Amino acid sequence: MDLKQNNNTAVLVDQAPVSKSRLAISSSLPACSPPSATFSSGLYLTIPKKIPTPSKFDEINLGVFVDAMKSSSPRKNHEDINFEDASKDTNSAYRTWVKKYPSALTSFEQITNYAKGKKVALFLDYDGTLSPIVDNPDNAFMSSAMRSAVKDVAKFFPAAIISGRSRDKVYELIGLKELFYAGSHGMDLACPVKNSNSLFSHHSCIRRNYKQGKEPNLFQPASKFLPIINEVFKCLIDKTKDIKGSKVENNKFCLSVHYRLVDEKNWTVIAQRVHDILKNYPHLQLTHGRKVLEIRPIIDWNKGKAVNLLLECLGLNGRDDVLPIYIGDDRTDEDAFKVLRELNRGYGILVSSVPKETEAHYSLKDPSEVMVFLRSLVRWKNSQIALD
Ligand SMILES: O=P(O)(O)OC[C@H]1O[C@H](O[C@H]2O[C@H](CO)[C@@H](O)[C@H](O)[C@H]2O)[C@H](O)[C@@H](O)[C@@H]1O
Repeated sequence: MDLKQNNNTAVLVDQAPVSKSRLAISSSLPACSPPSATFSSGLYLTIPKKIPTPSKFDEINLGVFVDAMKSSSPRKNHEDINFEDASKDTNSAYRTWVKKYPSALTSFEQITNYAKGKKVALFLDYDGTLSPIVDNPDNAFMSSAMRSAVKDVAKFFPAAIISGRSRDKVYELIGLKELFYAGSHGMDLACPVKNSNSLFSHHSCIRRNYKQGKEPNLFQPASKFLPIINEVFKCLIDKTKDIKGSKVENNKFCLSVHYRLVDEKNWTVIAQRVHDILKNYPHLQLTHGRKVLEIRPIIDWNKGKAVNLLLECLGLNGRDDVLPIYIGDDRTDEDAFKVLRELNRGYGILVSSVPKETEAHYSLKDPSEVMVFLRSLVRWKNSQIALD
């Protein structure tokens, strides 16, 4: 992520997924074991033509990469810098930015005017959207007030969670049977059985018992990568165990390498170790999240595609009387915002208290504003029902 000037507004710009060519750092560490999985050319697999070799240019990019790590989860008042002037600049930049991405609360009437007579479908990210960002990912609990707001909203609107976490983990954290769940950035998606469609005849779709007691279709386009993901997980654990504060999380079809609690002077080390492992796995790619490096298969699937598939499963796709609303805070949520914008359908709402370049239409500052927005939707729906 870079800080750049855009229309006189300083915005944070997420960089493209960090391909191997952009982060090829000279290797000092062998991979735990050579890549073991091979893949037939499947529908969703894109295999890079060749594995790039490290070059001087790539070495320079280590600095760029570490800079991106530094700015990947900025704090509202730039506490890291702690200059009063920086804070003033940030506030004025935010005021300019929010004119372009108005608050979904102050624009609530505009949103609901457009929603009148339409079926609203809600898509929610978890970390940073329903739960505040905390140092330890294991402690990212949503408040009971938020849980009840989500439960209430799901009584009126079809609602789905689309998270980078594993589907089981995010279900455990939220614990609401009223929702649909997609984990691993949409690569593990449970859909209702009733609206099976052609996509579900694909081999990526399996049926099995799900915790909710129903038997939804499971769409898992990255299932072939499971062995390789588990192999890399073990390898990452081993190669980062001496880096104090680092944490590797297995999200089933993707992995997270957290560095929020790692001393900044060791960020180069963690970047290098991760790269040294990944350069042996050309089917995996690396992206930046909020103080986290995310590793996932190179397949043509993301949260945006998951939104489309869920809409299809729910029989809501391609309908003018449907208004999808997606709320998220992260780079991976941009894929969903983009889908809504490209289809000219629905609203993306970015949760951010700092200016960021985004494809969203509206903004909310933090999870507490998300909760107010959800509660307002319930009140609005009740008022509509009373009018009918
Ligand atoms: O798509 P999401 O539901 O937003 O998941 C994205 C990642 O979220 C989690 O990490 C982030 O939140 C943690 C808890 O607040 C924080 O400690 C971490 O720094 C953030 O990056 C989760 O742990 C990751 O696995 C998800 O990929």
